[in-house]
Amino acid sequence: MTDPNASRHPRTRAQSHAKSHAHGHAQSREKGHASQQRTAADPRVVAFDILSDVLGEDAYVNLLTPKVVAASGMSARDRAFTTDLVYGTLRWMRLLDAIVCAAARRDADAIDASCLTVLRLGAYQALFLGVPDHAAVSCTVALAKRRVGAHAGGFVNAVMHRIVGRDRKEWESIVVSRIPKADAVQRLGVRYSHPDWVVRELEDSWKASGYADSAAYGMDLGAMLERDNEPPAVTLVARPGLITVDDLRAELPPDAHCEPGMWSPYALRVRAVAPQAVAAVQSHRAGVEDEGSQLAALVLAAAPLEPVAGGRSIGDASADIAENPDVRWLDMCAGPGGKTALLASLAALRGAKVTANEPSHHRAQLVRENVSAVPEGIDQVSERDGAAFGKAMPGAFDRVLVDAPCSGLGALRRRPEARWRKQAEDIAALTEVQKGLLASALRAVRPGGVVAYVTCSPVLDETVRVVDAVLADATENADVTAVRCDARGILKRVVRDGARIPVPEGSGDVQLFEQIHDTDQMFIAVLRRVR
Ligand SMILES: C[S@@+](CC[C@H](N)C(=O)[O-])C[C@H]1O[C@@H](n2cnc3c(N)ncnc32)[C@H](O)[C@@H]1O
Repeated sequence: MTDPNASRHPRTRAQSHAKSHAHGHAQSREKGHASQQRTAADPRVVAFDILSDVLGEDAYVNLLTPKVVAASGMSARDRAFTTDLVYGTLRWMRLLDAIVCAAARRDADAIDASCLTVLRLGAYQALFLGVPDHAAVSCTVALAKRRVGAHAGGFVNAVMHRIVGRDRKEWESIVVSRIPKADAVQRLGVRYSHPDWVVRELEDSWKASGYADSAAYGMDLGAMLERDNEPPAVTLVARPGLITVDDLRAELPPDAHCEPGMWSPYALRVRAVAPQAVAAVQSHRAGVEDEGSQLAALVLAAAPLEPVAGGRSIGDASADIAENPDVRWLDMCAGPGGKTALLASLAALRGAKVTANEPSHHRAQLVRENVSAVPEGIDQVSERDGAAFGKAMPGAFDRVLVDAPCSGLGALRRRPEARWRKQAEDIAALTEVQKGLLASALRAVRPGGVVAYVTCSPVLDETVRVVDAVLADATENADVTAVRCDARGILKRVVRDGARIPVPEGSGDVQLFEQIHDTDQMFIAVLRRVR
């Protein structure tokens, strides 16, 4: 049997899936509009259609799912069930594929792509959601007949009967035991449903981060991978100066579950709340923002500046500002604007203004919406290539945030499909962009000013190695010199009163981990331009 788990597998499957899915749609369209209306209300059919678009047409699950589910006319319970089916199946896809292949006694490539997705959904229901065996089998067979064709019923029925004959733990042992013991990475990758290269990247990042040296944090890569498969808490941010955490809490429905954030003084973690229905979120006085993202903005805003040695010497744009100004902030990669809105509300309280930049017009529009409640904290929203700022506006800013485009592998809880979509070879192109943006930021900031380089990825090539490379370049560069600041020390000072955020001994960059901080795996480095 070929490995159904090879890391390139999902993309290959996705491509073939697209064809098969298009065929499925054509078939259902032939049945006419009335039947579409009826099928749209079945959670399994809706989940199948969403998965087909995500896997076959590169749709974003977090954008597509709420839209399709809201338009389906389903009950709240069915909407929640559908969302769980979609996210859970995507998260656990590698393990599900291994189980389906073992039960089907054939390779994934030998199973029709639509049939495979039907079986993934069936296996997820039976083994992860506890749907009773008979319901899991009969609903999966019905789905196969509707979306694949009557001919698929017999095969799906046989495979599903084999799947429900064992529980999840038994299947896990069976499929993992078929992988040689020496291949620990593949074993973890299958058990916790991650591509092998992602397992390796996460392990390397963990080892390099410094936590592994502390007795308090044993190396448990399995625990880290498992966290990627758990739905994250919804975290709100009460934007300072616009609303307090207490007032935000008062705007939530009376039966809402909520608790203060673990780290950010502006965070409120909520459950059983539809954030878009909250008045403060609608008016952008509050927003949905992971605590790791909030901390990145807070670290930039709190990083100490130093006076310009000998007065300003570069860039006309800032020549008239006092010796240690703190009034012009740049958010170089701003879309959709979560961090911008927090920075702008802090800036407004301190008499500063943020220039927000986002080259994608659609995302720049989202930034404009997000900052609409705090116009006094915003200078402008521009749509340029961030790499151009260094030359166009040298030394113009006191603080710069580079929240760089990245692989997003630090937010797998939120974007389960990213692990199947990104490939190891995509990283090199990203790091070139990241280095260009950071180098540009170091030119755009004034001497004595600070740059926060942030990624929602723990991959070393996108994090410390980008900073190392750019610092080495800047040191060689005659007119720009920068040093690394103690981002860990700044982080400890910005967390809410009484919170002791775990960071490794010593000074340096911050790498947050889901299993330690319960945030996205955010990387934060702070650099100060010396001259
Ligand atoms: C990680 S996201 C930023 C998230 C945002 N800071 C927030 O908190 O909502 C990275 C952004 O960088 C933008 N981007 C991509 N290439 C860029 C470039 N050359 N210059 C500036 N921004 C870029 C992407 O469009 C994307 O919106």
